[in-house]
Amino acid sequence: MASLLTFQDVSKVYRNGVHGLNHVTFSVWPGEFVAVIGPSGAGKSTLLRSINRLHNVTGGHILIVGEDISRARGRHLRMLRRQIGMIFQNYNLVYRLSVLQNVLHGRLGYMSSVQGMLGRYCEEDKRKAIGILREIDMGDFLNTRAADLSGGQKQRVGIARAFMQEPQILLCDEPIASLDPSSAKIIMDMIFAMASRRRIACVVNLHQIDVAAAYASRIIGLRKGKIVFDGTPGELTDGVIEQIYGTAISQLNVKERAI
Ligand SMILES: Nc1ncnc2c1ncn2[C@@H]1O[C@H](COP(=O)(O)OP(=O)(O)OP(=O)(O)O)[C@@H](O)[C@H]1O
Repeated sequence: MASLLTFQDVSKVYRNGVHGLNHVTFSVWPGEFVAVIGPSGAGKSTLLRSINRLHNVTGGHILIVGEDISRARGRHLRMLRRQIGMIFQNYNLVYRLSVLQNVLHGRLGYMSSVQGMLGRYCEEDKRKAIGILREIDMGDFLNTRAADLSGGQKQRVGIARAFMQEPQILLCDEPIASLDPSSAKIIMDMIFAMASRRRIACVVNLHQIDVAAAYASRIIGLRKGKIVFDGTPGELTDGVIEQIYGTAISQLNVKERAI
């Protein structure tokens, strides 16, 4: 079985000299649900955003289904990006557009720029979008403006858009950080169920250790841009948590300990 995502000795040094990532190596396999945890500034966002080239890395290689996205350009980059869905903390929706139109944006990577600008989606895409919106209980909101939704509903639209893209790997950058605890649980349950059903691998940045342990099949702990732990939730002992966060468990704030 081939890996879906591979980091080979990846480093990212920002212009100010800060090391966002420092010689990071790991692979993600089909069906895995990987949570990335670590203290503020550990490099979680840098790691996730390097994968789809929202950031360019300064060393090493990132492979998507065996192809080097860190060096890809033009059409090749566009083709590799189709394999990578993304869910953002702040949803990244187009608020003046409807729920359905936002979800259809998941197909933009498959269309010519003219088709995309004119919003010319085929009937099959529309049927698919409606199906996914029903799957996440948003079938009654197809024509609602995204601006008029609650935070939890906005994130459901973000999820639907990501799955509409039919990626092989899904990146979630703090997907529940802006939500109240009950919406956060619904969103995590949905991401987990939809990804499992489709066997899409997920890499999810999380601040909450408990949430990471509850959903992930594997946890990567980052500290100062380096991987200091890569194992199962069962292996995440108090000692390991203290090593990742560099502080005693009792000193971690409530946000980091629980949803
Ligand atoms: N554009 C940038 N320019 C310079 N330094 C940056 C930039 N973005 C991030 N950094 C630095 O890189 C390091 C890693 O930041 P990153 O945002 O990836 O951490 P994080 O683990 O996602 O943090 P948080 O949990 O607070 O979101 C930090 O020291 C940060 O200050």
